[in-house]
Amino acid sequence: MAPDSTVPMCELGTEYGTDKGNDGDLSNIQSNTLRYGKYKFMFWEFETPLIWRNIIAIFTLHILAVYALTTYSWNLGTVVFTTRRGMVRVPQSGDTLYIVNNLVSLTAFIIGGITAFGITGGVHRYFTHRAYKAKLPLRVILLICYSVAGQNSILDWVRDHRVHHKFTETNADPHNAKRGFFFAHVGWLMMKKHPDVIRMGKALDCSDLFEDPLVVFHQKYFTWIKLLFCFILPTMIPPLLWGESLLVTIKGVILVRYTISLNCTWLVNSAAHLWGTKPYDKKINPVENLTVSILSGGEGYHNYHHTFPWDYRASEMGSMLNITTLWLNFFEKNRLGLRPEVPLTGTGEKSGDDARGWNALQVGTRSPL
Ligand SMILES: CCCCCCCCCCCCCCCCCC(=O)SCCNC(=O)CCNC(=O)[C@H](O)C(C)(C)COP(=O)(O)OP(=O)(O)OC[C@H]1O[C@@H](n2cnc3c(N)ncnc32)[C@H](O)[C@@H]1OP(=O)(O)O
Repeated sequence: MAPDSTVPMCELGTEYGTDKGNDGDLSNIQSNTLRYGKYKFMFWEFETPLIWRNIIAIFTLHILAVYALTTYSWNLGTVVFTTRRGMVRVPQSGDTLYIVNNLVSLTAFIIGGITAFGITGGVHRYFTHRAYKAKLPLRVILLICYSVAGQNSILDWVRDHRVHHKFTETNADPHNAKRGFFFAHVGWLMMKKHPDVIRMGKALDCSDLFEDPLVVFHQKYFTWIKLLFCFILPTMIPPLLWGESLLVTIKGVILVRYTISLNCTWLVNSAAHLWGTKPYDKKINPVENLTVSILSGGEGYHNYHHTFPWDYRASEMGSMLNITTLWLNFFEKNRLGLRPEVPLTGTGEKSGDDARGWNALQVGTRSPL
């Protein structure tokens, strides 16, 4: 379908994914009486074919992850060091240190961290919102880290997320949280999208993506890149490095790590749109949710993020929980190719539900670091 010329475009070089949105032609996108396809799901007021392949895959993954979790010794002492006699204590000089088993847990944890950075610092803050500038080496790092996450192609992810910001909580929002926790969390991946998502998505200007050779490369070789970085390489590390069994590796590094990282990502769409406070703008659904911030590497300050989507920090405060911002600051300080731009311009209007939002809006343009 041709883009609707009445819809304002998200202009190149400006605020990608800005929440100044919801200013498009909303008159048509609120219709919710669509009927098509053989399989219908009516609970969320619109009918759409279910995608059984995805339903089966997602349920199977979660069942296998529960099996892996319950049959595998998740020794959280992984990062604890012991003396030769097995005593766990703060290391002292002269101690011989051993890592308590198991290195697979540690590997899964590290890969989870890489994943988190790839999603938050890469496909979210960089590719979607263009909240900072990155030179080629950093962009390659971001692409690789994101590929470890095993999610959609960068192009699909970014387009869905831009249309989500522009039309939050309408039929054009792929994971409209007004349809409840389950739909916003994972249900939207189990059925065909509302046609308004596609119509309004095609009207967004995503030319920066088509002009980015890395994004085009990722789109072209998406399946192979996903298989290699999310599944094959992580499965090879423990057996090759210390002779770990394949079964233990697959349980820890693939099933549990992948399932947890997907759910931590999905929580930003679900919990961080439903439960929390609204210091910056009480008129929008996204909220500040500390638990989600911890689990997602700093993406739970969602009322702030939807108010200031172009801020590379995705939050005003809480930088100790905002691991991604710490990493981005690290890259900046070490001149590894990052040049954040934080035009944090407030409107001066108090629209949040406590004083904190007022402070942020008063600040005006501020230094990024
Ligand atoms: C530990 C770390 C934590 C980090 C947290 C970080 C948080 C960051 C911030 C929060 C954001 C969270 C985002 C979450 C994203 C999760 C993604 C996954 O989980 S991935 C997990 C693995 N993935 C999965 O499980 C599901 C993979 N996806 C699917 O299977 C399907 O997309 C579907 C079944 C969901 C919908 O199917 P259907 O409705 O048929 O739609 P189709 O797609 O088939 O496209 C059909 C046509 O429409 C077109 N189009 C589509 N969208 C748009 C748009 N927005 N605009 C414009 N156009 C659009 C499309 O181009 C195509 O056109 P054409 O080529 O024909 O011309």
